[in-house]
Amino acid sequence: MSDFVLVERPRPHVALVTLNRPERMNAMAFDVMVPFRDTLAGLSRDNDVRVVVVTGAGRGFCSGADQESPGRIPGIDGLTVSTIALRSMELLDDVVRTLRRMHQPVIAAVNGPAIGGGLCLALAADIRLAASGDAYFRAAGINNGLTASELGLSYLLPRAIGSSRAFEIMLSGRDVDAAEAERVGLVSRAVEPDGLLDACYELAERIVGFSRPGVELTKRMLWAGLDAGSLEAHMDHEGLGQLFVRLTTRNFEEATRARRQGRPPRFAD
Ligand SMILES: C/C=C/C(=O)SCCNC(=O)CCNC(=O)[C@H](O)C(C)(C)COP(=O)(O)OP(=O)(O)OC[C@H]1O[C@@H](n2cnc3c(N)ncnc32)[C@H](O)[C@@H]1OP(=O)(O)O
Repeated sequence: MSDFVLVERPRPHVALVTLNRPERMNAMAFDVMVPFRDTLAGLSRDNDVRVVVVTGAGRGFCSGADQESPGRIPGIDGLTVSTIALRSMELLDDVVRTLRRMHQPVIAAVNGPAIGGGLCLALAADIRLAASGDAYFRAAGINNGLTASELGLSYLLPRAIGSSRAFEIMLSGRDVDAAEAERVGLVSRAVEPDGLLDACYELAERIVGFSRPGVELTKRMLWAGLDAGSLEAHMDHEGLGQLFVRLTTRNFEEATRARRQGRPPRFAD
């Protein structure tokens, strides 16, 4: 479908989906995210697939919004800048939604940095395993002069690790390494990088051995239990806040420039 998204079947009934833009640390360019979302939706409908593992090619899991070549989303010709921004946010929200709605359990094999939207992707998976020493997490919207509350993060992170830690991590923009991620429950296990995929497959094979409706309904009920409010409504609120800061400041441009120049960003607003 796209060279940016690879699909393999490493074990019976197990699909491995790899974000494949290693030179950009698998940033969320639209021409990566559209096939990623469509691939996931297709696998969800594939009755032969009982577990999906998601990972990143190369050194990164996913480096969040693409700051170099974000690409274009389909069907935006003739729209205003504000509407294009809205559609962009909706597309990325849709990726999170698609992950959440998959029939099958999704295991994130976090092989390297999961930054900004990349952290959101990991959190939208049902289970997370991380490569010790290589994986780390950052709620990077805040580092970019935006909000860290995007793509469900302010909904998903407190539910995963509790509100005290979520507030601290989202407001500090600091890195959380794999060891800490395991300790605070952001991932269920940190494993040696070489054994990461095998650990995911081992877990997947266990799940494949159980009743399909038993597994699907357990997943659904776990999420239903966590959904005290509604993720849909929450993402709408988050998206509006993020768009407001994105469109009314030049902070993201400054953060991109600063990263290219290897200096800390200076936000005017
Ligand atoms: C709605 C969603 C919003 C968000 O997601 S906001 C978050 C936006 N993302 C970020 O702020 C992350 C920015 N990137 C970084 O902080 C670092 O990078 C990493 C932690 C991901 C990795 O650091 P290191 O291991 O030192 O690698 P490297 O040399 O910085 O990056 C390798 C190559 O990957 C490109 N790259 C990294 N992140 C992005 C990105 N987000 N968009 C586009 N390209 C990216 C770089 O430029 C470089 O490329 P070259 O080798 O050509 O210099």
